[in-house]
Amino acid sequence: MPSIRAPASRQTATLQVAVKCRPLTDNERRRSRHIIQVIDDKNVAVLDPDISKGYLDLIQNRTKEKRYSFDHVYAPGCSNTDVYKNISPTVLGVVQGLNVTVFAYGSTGSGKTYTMVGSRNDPGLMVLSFRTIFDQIKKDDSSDTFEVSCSYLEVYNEVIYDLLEKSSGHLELREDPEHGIIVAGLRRIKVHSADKILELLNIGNSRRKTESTEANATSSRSHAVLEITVRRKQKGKYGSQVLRGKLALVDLAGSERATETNNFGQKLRDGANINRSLLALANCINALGKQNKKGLAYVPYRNSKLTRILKDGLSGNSRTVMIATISPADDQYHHTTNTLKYADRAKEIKTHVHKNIGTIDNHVEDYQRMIENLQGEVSQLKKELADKEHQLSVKPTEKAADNELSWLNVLSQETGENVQERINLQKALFELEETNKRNRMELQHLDSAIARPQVGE
Ligand SMILES: Nc1ncnc2c1ncn2[C@@H]1O[C@H](COP(=O)(O)OP(=O)(O)OP(=O)(O)O)[C@@H](O)[C@H]1O
Repeated sequence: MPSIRAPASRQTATLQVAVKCRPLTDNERRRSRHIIQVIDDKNVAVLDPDISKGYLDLIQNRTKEKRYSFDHVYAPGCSNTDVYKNISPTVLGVVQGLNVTVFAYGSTGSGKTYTMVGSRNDPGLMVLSFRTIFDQIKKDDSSDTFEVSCSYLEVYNEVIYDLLEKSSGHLELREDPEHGIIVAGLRRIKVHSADKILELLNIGNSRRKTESTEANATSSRSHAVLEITVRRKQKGKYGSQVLRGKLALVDLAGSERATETNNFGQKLRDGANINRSLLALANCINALGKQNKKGLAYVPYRNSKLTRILKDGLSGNSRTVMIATISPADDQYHHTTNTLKYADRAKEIKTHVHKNIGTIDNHVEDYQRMIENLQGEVSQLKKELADKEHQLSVKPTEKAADNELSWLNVLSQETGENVQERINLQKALFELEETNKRNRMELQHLDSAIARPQVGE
């Protein structure tokens, strides 16, 4: 059975982080001040939104001005093509059997969809990527054959839907030793031209959940993932091998503050769900940043569907680009510095890249690697669970001396959070142990299949 295996040549790659500042919108031009100063193509400053500060504040360093450095910084005049020029070599790795992830991260209305999807005059990174992939395939003068396929999904209120199916049901995530996290039942359509993907992208976008909010007239209420897979069949002296590259292009829904949006009912609930999964993503970015600075730290991928889908892109086998989008308006200061804080941490994240080479072999190595990873996760979760239980049992006695009502409130809230977290951990543990059990059975199966004498031997 063909299997995609990791060859010995693994490379460590650092997450590429770029910041893109959009222009002020017509509305903002009337009421807001521009507080983003792009110093050069790698450095950006966010000016203090409070212009009343005087000379004394400045020399006493009481200004809220902040400076950051990134791999690339794009000023409001830059087009999506300018951004794409710097990521195109990474994206084209997909034709050589590499996995690539590009995701836009930023608050609502900061320009994520504009960057990923774009407009007719300024096509976004999704459109530019698949155009260059097909150009590259056309230019290839080897005898290799290529097969390109595409899928498009959205995560809305923690439920996964297929954007290429007219009335898609709820889809589930599964862990697969060969392909990592997969979405069971997701439609994957074979495509022969960039125009066909554009057509599918437009169909998918018309099905995507968007709403008009106070912050953005067409605000995306779901996270969307467009995945393009390139299978490259190479015929060599010793038979054929298959390279399988995967490009994931992600347009996240925007984080927002309920107080700023005036949302209520379903919109408010959507917002809370969006924030929850983005918080889960931010927590993973934090943990991964810490992991690379200080050694091992548990990365809570299982806290949301979004983070499970992005797991490979954040730490596994993928070259990854994060485009942090920001608005230049002074009333967005809080959002902007928050986005830049996470983008700054993401610079620490490392991934481990290798070509996906399919050989006529068995799955044993894939399963063994997966079991090792899951076992690591199980013992980390057990430790966290024990810590939480310990915290729960000591808190009441520690705080018994304090009789104030406010303490009771704090305690009941903390206990509630703690219990919820324990439930989540227990669920994750149970799920992991089930997956582990299934993998062991599969491994035994494979072992006995290998042990059986082959026909003709
Ligand atoms: N580079 C740009 N040039 C011109 N207009 C832009 C640019 N980037 C964003 N805009 C405009 O800003 C507005 C908000 O952009 P967009 O919808 O892409 O934000 P978003 O981050 O995807 O928001 P949400 O998270 O709410 O979906 C839109 O009107 C869009 O056309």
